[in-house]
Amino acid sequence: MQIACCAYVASLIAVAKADELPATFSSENALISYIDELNTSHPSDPNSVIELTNQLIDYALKNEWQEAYLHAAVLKFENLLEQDNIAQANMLYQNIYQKAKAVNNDHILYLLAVNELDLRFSLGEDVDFDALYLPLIERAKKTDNPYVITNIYFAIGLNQYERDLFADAIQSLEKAYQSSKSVDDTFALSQILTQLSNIYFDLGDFPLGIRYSEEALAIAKQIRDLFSESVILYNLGSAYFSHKNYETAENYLNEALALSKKLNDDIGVAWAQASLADIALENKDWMYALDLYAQAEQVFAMTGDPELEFGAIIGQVRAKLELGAYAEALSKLDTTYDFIKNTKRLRSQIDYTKIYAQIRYAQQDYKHAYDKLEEVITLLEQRYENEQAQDIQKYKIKFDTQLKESQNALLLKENEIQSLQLETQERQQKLWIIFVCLTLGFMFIQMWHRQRFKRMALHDYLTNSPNRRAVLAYANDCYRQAEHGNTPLSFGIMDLDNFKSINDKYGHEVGDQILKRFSKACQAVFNSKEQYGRYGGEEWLFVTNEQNKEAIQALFEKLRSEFNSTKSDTSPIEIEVTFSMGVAYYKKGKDHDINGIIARADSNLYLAKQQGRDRLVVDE
Ligand SMILES: Nc1nc2c(ncn2[C@@H]2O[C@H](COP(=O)(O)OP(=O)(O)OP(=O)(O)O)[C@@H](O)[C@H]2O)c(=O)[nH]1
Repeated sequence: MQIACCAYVASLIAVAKADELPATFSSENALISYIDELNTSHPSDPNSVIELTNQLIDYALKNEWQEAYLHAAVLKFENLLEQDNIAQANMLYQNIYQKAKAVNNDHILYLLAVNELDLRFSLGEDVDFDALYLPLIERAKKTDNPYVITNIYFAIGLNQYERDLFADAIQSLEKAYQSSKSVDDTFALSQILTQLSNIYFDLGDFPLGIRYSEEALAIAKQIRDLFSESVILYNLGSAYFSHKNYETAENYLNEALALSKKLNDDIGVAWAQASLADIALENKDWMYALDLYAQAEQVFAMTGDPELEFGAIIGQVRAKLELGAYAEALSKLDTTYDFIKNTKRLRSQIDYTKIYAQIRYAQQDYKHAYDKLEEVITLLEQRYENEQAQDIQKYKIKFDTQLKESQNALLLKENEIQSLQLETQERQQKLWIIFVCLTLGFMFIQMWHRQRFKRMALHDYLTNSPNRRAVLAYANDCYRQAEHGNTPLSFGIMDLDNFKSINDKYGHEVGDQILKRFSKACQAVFNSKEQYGRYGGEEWLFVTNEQNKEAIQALFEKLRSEFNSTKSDTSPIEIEVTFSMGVAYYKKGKDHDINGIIARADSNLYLAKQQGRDRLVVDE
């Protein structure tokens, strides 16, 4: 049993309403419009369309309307093809082609070209498919008419399918599917889905094949395309038969048979009968099988399809063998002798040789049976090799398709990943920038804090001058240098005079301002070699390399004058304040730390206070 394929569903154009033919047509154009209308109207079965086109052809010829004749003849040709009536279709094709070529009728030649592939293939001719369909592809690319695009890709897809170019066929049919979907051409959709399902059945993808078939069946029912419905029902029956689900197969095939009978579609009836006979053989219902095969054989003989005819005969031979009618079986088998001699189909040769051997064996003619079985083995080996090659091809196609799909999916994923990576990179960059900014900011803050703490640790918070710790550290450094070298070193202590009374009189804030003023003056007077700092409340220590009394006196005077001239930043009142200073020299060998020197300076300060303040007392 085989799926009803291309021969059954040759054309998408050949659809028509089996309406009554109008009595008259006002002009040739009116007739052409009527024929074109048939192409796009609801489909009917090829038989009805052929009947109608015969009348249209007569009408056109009577009126000598050449163009209208060509349109009607093409419609008839397409339906003959669809009916699998190849011999008649071919004759009509030649006739139309010559006439269209003579008048250079491009449209008619195009309609023929779309169907030419199918015709030539059905005739078993060696066809240069590329040469035939490349111009069609060019035409499809140039036009934006979805109906033309559908027709072309459908025709190409079918022919690729016939040549077992499954992957290419799927691609072409999917193009046809897209363009028919764009204009909701339901009739075309049903046909395309039917062919796609056939391909998937052939590729061994039973579930997908069933899905497409069921979709196609639903559409055919919806648009009341009884002919397509019968074909799809037949296909479903065949698919379930191949899957050894005989019960479901029989149901579908009986439905197909009933519909084909209703449509007077003899070929459809014969196909369904032959397939039901196959099931009857499986069910060991030999008589029923015999009857069905015999009916089918008659039709196949008429339509001139020797393969189908042979199939129906072999079926009968098998049934006769099972019934024990060996002589009848053998003479029936003999009727296929010429066909077997000419056919290149290994499958038919094997069927013939095998059943021949079986009959001889049943007749106990073991010699003949043995010889024939040896032939069968050789044929089977050949077929096995061919099928293996075909299987490899099929698996390769499946693999290639899956590979392409996974490559596409991979590409998509890669793109996704790349954009995600880009996003992540951007995000990371942003995070880095934020991180770096935060780190730098943090470091800056840390540094600032450290500086601040350092400052706070070594500076007096009120006057912003070096504090006691800072000036003592400096004093110690200078002392060590002086101890190891010959650098002179002196320490001086300065103290604001009567500061308590100022605080008492003007308040602490004013006192603070005076302290700041004094610090500013020190800052202005002491140079880089000298260091001063707030040693206590209103006491200041300074370190200098000077041990010259006049120089120290000059320093004191300078500071006094600076202090007097320095104005307070904020205090509204300027108060006359003096200070006293006591200075002691470092005496090498005698002083072992800074404490003695500071103590002596403090003593000198005390002396200065004693002597009336606002003065300097230096070591002698
Ligand atoms: N406004 C202000 N006063 C301070 C600060 N530190 C210490 N003093 C004050 O300085 C005064 C020091 O007074 P005393 O030690 O009695 O000496 P004096 O009044 O300066 O008298 P002589 O040193 O003898 O001239 C005290 O009243 C302290 O309160 C300060 O940071 N701000």
